Amino acid sequence: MPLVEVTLSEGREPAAIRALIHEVHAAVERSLGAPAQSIRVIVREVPRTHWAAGDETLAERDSRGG
Ligand SMILES: O=C(O)C/C=C/C(=O)C(=O)O
Repeated sequence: MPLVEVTLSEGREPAAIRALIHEVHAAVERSLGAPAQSIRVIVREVPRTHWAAGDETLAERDSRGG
């Protein structure tokens, strides 16, 4: 059972996330030949206040216009 997990920061439109799921599913099906019903795609969204790069959260980066 192939399982692909994608971690994103919060803020994308639901339709964009749904499109991502579709594309990841299709890539796994095509590349591995896995049966469609066996494929799992999990998208996790992390609040931008809970994701830091270089000790600056993405929310802080947003605030300073970075
Ligand atoms: O685009 C996202 O969902 C996550 C972005 C992360 C960064 O920009 C970073 O880690 O620097």
